[in-house]
Amino acid sequence: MKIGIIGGGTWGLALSNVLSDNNNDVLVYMRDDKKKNIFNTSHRIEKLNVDFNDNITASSNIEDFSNFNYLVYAVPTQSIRKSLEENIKYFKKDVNIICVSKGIELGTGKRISEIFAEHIDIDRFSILTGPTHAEEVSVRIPSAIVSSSTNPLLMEKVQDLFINEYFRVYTNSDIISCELAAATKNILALAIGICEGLGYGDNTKAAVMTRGMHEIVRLGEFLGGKKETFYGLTGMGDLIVTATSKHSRNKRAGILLGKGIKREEVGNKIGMIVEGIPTTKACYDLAKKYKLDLPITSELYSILYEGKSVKSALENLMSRERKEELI
Ligand SMILES: NC(=O)C1=CN([C@@H]2O[C@H](COP(=O)(O)OP(=O)(O)OC[C@H]3O[C@@H](n4cnc5c(N)ncnc54)[C@H](OP(=O)(O)O)[C@@H]3O)[C@@H](O)[C@H]2O)C=CC1
Ligand SMILES: O=C(CO)COP(=O)(O)O
Repeated sequence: MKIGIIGGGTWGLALSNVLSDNNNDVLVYMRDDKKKNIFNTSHRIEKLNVDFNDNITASSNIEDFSNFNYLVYAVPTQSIRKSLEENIKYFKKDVNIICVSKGIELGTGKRISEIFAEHIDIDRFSILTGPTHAEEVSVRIPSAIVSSSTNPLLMEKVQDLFINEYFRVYTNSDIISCELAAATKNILALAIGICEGLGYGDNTKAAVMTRGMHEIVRLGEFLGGKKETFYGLTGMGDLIVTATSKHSRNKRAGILLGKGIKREEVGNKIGMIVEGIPTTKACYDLAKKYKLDLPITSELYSILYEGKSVKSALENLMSRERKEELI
């Protein structure tokens, strides 16, 4: 089969290798002509030390994607709406989309599937999410991921397209939790990075991870997701990998924040998308709107957007009213 990937960053390209290993021809949309030319001549990108398969090519012409039945969307969450508005007219009317981005839209508080639902039949939409860093998947390190959709047939088709001996794909029809867990674990990875940057120890990180899990489950259940999904690959699994891996952009950004670097500078220093930053604001806005208690998210919001010091945010969390653990 021929499959298109919209967005030639690290994750889009790592997945192009998986699809190509599974005997598909892959065309990747790179909007930047220079990057496209470098990829087509070298089969490499600057950000990953990987030789990509020969049957992966790149195009900077979106019209080249008009005949695909399956498109993987791998652009940063905050760019999805604009990208869709500009490009949907070029795609087949009955195209199936597999989105692999992780985040909540600023301004609307929408999950990614809710943005796509404004443009396509939601039964043609699916996501792929789990503990999978591009740096490892692209060199075929065994990994597990989850395919989710409101359409069981599409969910299984996506499982079928991606599964192989190093990439194990599960299915889970609880798309609300899969999306929310994927987005909110990045908030916690930032917070855990901050603890590391401040020089705090493993005790602090374990506490933030566990209390943070409690917090994102509360948000997820309120928004209609199932608690159990948060304890699977898309929640606990992805939280573990993002909060502990040297590859994590969010954790690395958190370490910089913990060392006193401001939000505006952190993005430039990482050089890749740090989804947790806008998602923190989007979730903070949701918490305000629905009067939800999300203490870690709120303190992180104050650090990122109100200039609060990381130390005083931590002090606030430690001096909250005493309470029972599981309430
Ligand atoms: N990296 C990883 O390990 C994983 C990432 N993800 C998620 O995947 C998504 C993408 O992340 P990642 O690949 O790491 O990010 P990168 O920062 O590596 O790349 C983002 C890519 O998106 C492109 N892009 C941005 N806006 C548009 C647009 N409007 N149209 C087309 N292309 C666009 C950029 O193009 P340009 O170069 O021209 O700016 C760039 O190539 C994020 O939501 C991330 O959370 C999920 C799992 C793993
Ligand atoms: O979602 C990811 C791994 O599953 C990638 O996380 P980072 O964006 O923090 O690197």
